[in-house]
Amino acid sequence: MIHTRGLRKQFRSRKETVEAVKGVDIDIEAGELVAFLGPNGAGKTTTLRMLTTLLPPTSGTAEVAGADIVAQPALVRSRIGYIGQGNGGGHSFRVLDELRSQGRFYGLDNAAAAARAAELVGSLDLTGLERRTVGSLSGGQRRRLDVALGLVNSPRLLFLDEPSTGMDPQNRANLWAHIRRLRVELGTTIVLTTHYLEEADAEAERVVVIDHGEIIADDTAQHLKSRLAGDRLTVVVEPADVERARAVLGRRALGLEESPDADGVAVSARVDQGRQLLPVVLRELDADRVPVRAADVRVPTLDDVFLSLTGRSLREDVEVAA
Ligand SMILES: Nc1ncnc2c1ncn2[C@@H]1O[C@H](COP(=O)(O)OP(=O)(O)OP(=O)(O)O)[C@@H](O)[C@H]1O
Repeated sequence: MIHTRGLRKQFRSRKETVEAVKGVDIDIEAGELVAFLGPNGAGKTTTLRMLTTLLPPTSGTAEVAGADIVAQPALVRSRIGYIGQGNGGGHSFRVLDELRSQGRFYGLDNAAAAARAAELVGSLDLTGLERRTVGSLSGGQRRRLDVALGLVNSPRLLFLDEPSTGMDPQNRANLWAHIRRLRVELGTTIVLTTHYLEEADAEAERVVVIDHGEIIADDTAQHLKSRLAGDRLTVVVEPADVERARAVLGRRALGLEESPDADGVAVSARVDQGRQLLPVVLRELDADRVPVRAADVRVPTLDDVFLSLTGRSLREDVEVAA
């Protein structure tokens, strides 16, 4: 559905040259749900804008929905939906008119445009809002209208640029329910960008981590977490038992660390399958007569993945909304 090779974008001004995207190679198959994750300025939006033909690449190639983004931009556009950051219709237009005129824009006749608009009003929970002006909608309603507008041409491939930024948790959950339904019912391929680590983790089956214009990881969230971060298993013991705890943990773990803890000394290590390993470690410590005061397993997040890849936290760069 998407195949890019060496896709690159450079912005030149008199003062400076910004290498926004430095050669992206990616293949996305039909039906995938892929999240581009990265800090501010990583190049996510620029990549999406090239794939949707809104920006010409400086070099490289991309085939999107079976058409070339440079040679056949109109064909690409007719086959995709794009929901940008905070776009949507004009403020003074009514919701239903906005949807109908989008349908006309894509070449539907009046009757077909009206039917499609009515269908989208139903499927995106916009019922009752048809006659309201766009400017009077709440943030969540507005974003659902944005999604509806992006779906008017029944695209096989949908791009969403930060679809849930600024939404409250309830509206976010609601939007995701719609996105999931699109996939299940229509098999739509979905490519989105997000700042929200938890969202990429829970919803995307494939996470593409972008930093400084380059893809630095591309896998399922689960694989990324186990391969690049690993679980952290911690046992808290008395100071006199630290060496024995280290010996037990050290048999199957990497990166042993110690830190003071209210109940003694916390000895922790990076492990595979921490939940399964914890009872084994506890039994071994018990057999060694080491009293364990507390124990836990912390499952890694995508932020730990980013940290292990770059030495920086994604959260430092990101304003995390509620
Ligand atoms: N029109 C432009 N002119 C000059 N520089 C630009 C332009 N658009 C983007 N950039 C720069 O390119 C880099 C990548 O920006 P981009 O918007 O693609 O990042 P992003 O990952 O989408 O960030 P965000 O999460 O903040 O939206 C940034 O350094 C940005 O300042």
